[in-house]
Amino acid sequence: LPPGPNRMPLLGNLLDMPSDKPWLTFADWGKKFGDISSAVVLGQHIIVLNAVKPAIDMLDKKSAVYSDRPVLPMGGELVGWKNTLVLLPYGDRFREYRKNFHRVIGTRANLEKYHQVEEVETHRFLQRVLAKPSDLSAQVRKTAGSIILRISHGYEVKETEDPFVQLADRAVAQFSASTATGAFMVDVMPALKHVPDWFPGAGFKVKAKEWSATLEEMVAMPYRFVKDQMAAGIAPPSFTSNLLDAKSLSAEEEHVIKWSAASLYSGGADTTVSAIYSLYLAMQLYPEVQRKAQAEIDAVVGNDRLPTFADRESLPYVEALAKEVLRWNVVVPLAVPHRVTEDDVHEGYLIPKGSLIMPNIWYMLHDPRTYANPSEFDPSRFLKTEGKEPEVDPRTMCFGFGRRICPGLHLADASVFISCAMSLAVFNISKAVVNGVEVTPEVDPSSGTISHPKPFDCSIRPRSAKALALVQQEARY
Ligand code: HEM
Repeated sequence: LPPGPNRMPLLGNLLDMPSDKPWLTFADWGKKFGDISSAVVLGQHIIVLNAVKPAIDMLDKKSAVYSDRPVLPMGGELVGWKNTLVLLPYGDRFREYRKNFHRVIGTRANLEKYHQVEEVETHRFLQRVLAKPSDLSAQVRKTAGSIILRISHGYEVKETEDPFVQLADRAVAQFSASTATGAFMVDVMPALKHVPDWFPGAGFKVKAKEWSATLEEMVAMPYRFVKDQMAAGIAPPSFTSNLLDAKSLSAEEEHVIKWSAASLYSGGADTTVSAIYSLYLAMQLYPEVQRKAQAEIDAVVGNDRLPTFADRESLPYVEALAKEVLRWNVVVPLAVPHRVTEDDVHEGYLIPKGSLIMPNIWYMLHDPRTYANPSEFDPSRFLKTEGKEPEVDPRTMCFGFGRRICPGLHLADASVFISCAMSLAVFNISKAVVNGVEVTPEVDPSSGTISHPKPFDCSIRPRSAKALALVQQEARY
């Protein structure tokens, strides 16, 4: 087995398993034991990868045996996330879901259809932020939800509290909590699944029932919406309506459409949120970076219109800034574990069947062997200058590896770019001032499968009267 911390009889490394920001402990293992390390917890082998090379060599090049997902007793089985793509076992259903994703958002080219959705919804985001800058986090969420719901179900969110967005927010927060590494004992001892609800310590079962009901509703509600709209003949084109349109469906086909649409919607509802929120954190901490990006936007786009995707090629610094957003704040720090379906021998190490592979994406994106001063937010690392090659594009690792690579990566990339460009075109983002004193926010990302910056306050003001007028222009399709 790959090296790792010393094991105790029976328990193995149970007591070594971290629950708070596990990627930091795993990074220490990398320093002590090398890029491939391992642990055993009550018989479950865990293989931690702290470099891109073994991640590609195993998860990509040997993807036929490295593409299953773990059976997660809490999040997957009890709550029910095993029906969504992220925890779906490798097999025929998995391939059907992925085919659906690929058809709609699988390439940069077919994503162009949705550029207008991104631009209009991000413009509306600017309007909401302008109206209530103190609600930044909620506005970021609402925007991610609006974009994804329009694509997945053809649904346009309501300006005030939207039931679909609220439901998705609740469900994805519960996803992150229920699948967090080390959070539930039942994940380590699956037999606990069978203890009765009243049993002391079985509070997790009550929680699982409540979370399962949220998930079911999150799947059923927007699906019902599309069916009703189609029956009334007023459904706009969407992922779901296009697939439902095709023919009469078997129960299996209906399951695949319903749950792959929900996978799209739940995969997109929380992830880009973390990235775009972190843009506002970075901009107040690195005002020089902000000024450089604004100078580039002013020179290329001018002050009479908002940037669009058509400007992307001409905005290399903003493009680099969007990459740095994805590197600096790691949205999915440990990816989602891949499960090995056959014994493998890799670089002389035995990787037993059933092992869980955890690529430490956080460390890969903060590895000083790859990135100079990794904790600094510095977009210029991605620009070629005389005598200096650009550092590695974080998009080659932040979306995971092999057949399980994030199927929303082009959408995520587009959302992050347009949010950077439009926000910096019109806003100055700076530290909040309380009683005349500037407050420096803490950089302290949350634990969980999807990690978010610690909530912060900031000041967001229009850069000029012209910028204000641009934000206030009507944003419509
Ligand atoms: C900044 C934004 C995002 C990041 C950093 C990100 C990252 C990731 C990572 C690391 C994985 C696990 C890959 C692996 O297991 O090797 C993943 C899986 C996934 N992502 Fe994303 N993602 C983002 C946005 C999105 C969006 C916008 C969507 C939906 C439109 C999405 C849908 C999914 C789904 C469904 C999976 C599970 C795929 C599978 O198991 O086959 N993600 N993502």
